Amino acid sequence: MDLNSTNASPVLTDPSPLNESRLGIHSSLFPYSQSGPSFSTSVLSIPRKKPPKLDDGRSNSWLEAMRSSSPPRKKILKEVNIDVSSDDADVAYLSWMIKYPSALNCFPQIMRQARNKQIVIFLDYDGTLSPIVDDPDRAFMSNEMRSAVSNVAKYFPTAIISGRSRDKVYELVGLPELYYAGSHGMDIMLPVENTLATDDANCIKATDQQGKEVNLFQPARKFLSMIDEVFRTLVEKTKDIKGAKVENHKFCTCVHYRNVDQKNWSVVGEYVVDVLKGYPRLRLTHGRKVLEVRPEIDWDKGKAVEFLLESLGTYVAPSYFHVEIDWTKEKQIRALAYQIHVLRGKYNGYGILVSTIPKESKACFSLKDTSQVKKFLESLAKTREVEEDTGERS
Ligand SMILES: O=P(O)(O)OC[C@H]1O[C@H](O[C@H]2O[C@H](CO)[C@@H](O)[C@H](O)[C@H]2O)[C@H](O)[C@@H](O)[C@@H]1O
Repeated sequence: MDLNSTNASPVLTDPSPLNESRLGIHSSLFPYSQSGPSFSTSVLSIPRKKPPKLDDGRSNSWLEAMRSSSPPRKKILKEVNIDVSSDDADVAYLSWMIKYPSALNCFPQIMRQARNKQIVIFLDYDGTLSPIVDDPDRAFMSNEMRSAVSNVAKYFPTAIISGRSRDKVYELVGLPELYYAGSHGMDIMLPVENTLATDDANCIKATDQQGKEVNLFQPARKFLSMIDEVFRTLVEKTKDIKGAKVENHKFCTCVHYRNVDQKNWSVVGEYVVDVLKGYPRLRLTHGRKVLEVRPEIDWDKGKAVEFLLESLGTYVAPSYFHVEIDWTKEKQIRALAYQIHVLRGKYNGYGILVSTIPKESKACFSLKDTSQVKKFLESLAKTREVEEDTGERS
């Protein structure tokens, strides 16, 4: 497989000239060859229009961005000129998987590559451990998923890195044996013995849900009252918009418009943009039918991954898997930074995108949905259990 060829993209063109280094793995890991299965070229070459930035000052740019956030499956397939029959959808997905192979299909190769390394698992919550649902307060993970996560954590350090507040995501996951980073990585809880940066002004002492002493690393501490103020203003502003929901994630806040009538999306966007005019140190990003307001600091989920790897003492020979639903925008930039580390031999990381639809990404592998995430976690735990039983690894 020619990893440098941008023509290999099944749906969207990746402008990166560094595909192999972007993937951070040897091409032999890939199950398909360039001369392998052939797919319709109309599927292969039409790039999807990039959603405009929310905060670029152009009128209505935020509305366009809101519309293109999580477009329905049918719309995406139309954009790449595919008649929307389920067979075609499957072909589109399969061709996309040439570039983003299934982490399940590649599992043996992935494990070979990670041999003799300390595997660390980073998991997103929404859309990764729990399916996307209309009501964010009802995004529960199944007991089967909980036990898969708990089981994998017996063998590998496992962290949840979510856009939600740390407390909320802990409440939803409920596994004390994991590490948690909330507010898009801006709120990290660590055991005292693992914290490297104790003299950092952003690091404070606290107790966890079990009353154990821990350290909190909170690089956006000084934004706490500003975020709270913005949260309250947004609640007030949007209170008459049916379906709008504002969440306070402590170091960031967000406005959901999934349940707002589409004709009112512009009003939601206008209100948020308007409120933010008074806060030049905050920025606006968008996720799945959600506008997210966060501090303009050089910190994100990617930085949190690096921070955790180093703090947990896995710095020397880690191999990490970061399973995430949204490898987009700034997360892509950070993902690219991971690959630079990989080239330097520092980390051996695999970004895994969870998506049911073809999507441009900086991830290395894909999983289709939460049930495949569960299978992947079960396979990881099973492999290590067998290795321990057979004495291959003590
Ligand atoms: O970084 P993440 O952990 O993926 O957080 C992103 C947002 O996730 C949640 O919203 C998303 O899931 C909801 C429940 O399925 C869904 O209703 C919503 O439309 C999605 O955007 C969470 O509620 C947000 O606060 C996070 O920003």
